[in-house]
Amino acid sequence: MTTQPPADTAHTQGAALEARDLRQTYGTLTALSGVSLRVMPGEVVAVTGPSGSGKSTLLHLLGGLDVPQSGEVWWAGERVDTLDTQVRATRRAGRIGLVFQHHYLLEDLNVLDNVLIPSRLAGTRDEARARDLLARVGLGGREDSLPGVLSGGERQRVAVARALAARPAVVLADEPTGSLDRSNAHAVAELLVGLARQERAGVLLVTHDDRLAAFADRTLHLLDGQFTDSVPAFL
Ligand SMILES: Nc1ncnc2c1ncn2[C@@H]1O[C@H](COP(=O)(O)OP(=O)(O)OP(=O)(O)O)[C@@H](O)[C@H]1O
Repeated sequence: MTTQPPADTAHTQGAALEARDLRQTYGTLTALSGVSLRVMPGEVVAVTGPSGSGKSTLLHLLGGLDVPQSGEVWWAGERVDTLDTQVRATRRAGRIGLVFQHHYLLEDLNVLDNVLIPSRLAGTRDEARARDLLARVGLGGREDSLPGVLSGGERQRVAVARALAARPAVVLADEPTGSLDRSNAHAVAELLVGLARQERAGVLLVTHDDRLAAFADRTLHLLDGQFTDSVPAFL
């Protein structure tokens, strides 16, 4: 069972990401029932669970792509589930990095411009940082390439650089290595986790893959919309 925070306390000081008592239903189906978690700066947390346990629903709520029926989502000390959709989108660009199984690079923008997308949306465009991140993921010199000429592993490394470009508080990663072969998966996981730790960004990894979860500082297990862990879900 999930340990719930007291209802009347403020959010956790310094948390990169915090969710409190999230509930989400679709018709009569309860997808999440009372999920709380927090991720501190530089901390890597994995969420695992069987198909249908609520992982995607949770990630959508944590990323502010959906709002919960009840409960709270906080990014770097600001409650965001109550914000207007447009305001939340701008906040997301600056505070949340997203990495998915598919890279979602824009095919007609070069690598550098893809990496610059979040910081442009957040109003903090920083080309030197984008170039630095590309060098750190091993793609220095490929700034002008179009995504179509890159390998699958290279494209996912661009996605990692893009996720960190706007100096987010937290990176949400949904099966970020799911489309890669074993050695590329290991390399991308190492880069994502290593860079995030260097940058003091939190990471929340959703995965079926125990090899990826092994990169995390701790793992939370979702089952039928609840964490099975008795304490670590919140404390
Ligand atoms: N938009 C929706 N409308 C109706 N039911 C939904 C919707 N989204 C999710 N569900 C249901 O909510 C439950 C949790 O789904 P969710 O996609 O969060 O699980 P998951 O753990 O991510 O699964 P998977 O690993 O297969 O992607 C499932 O029973 C699913 O069918």
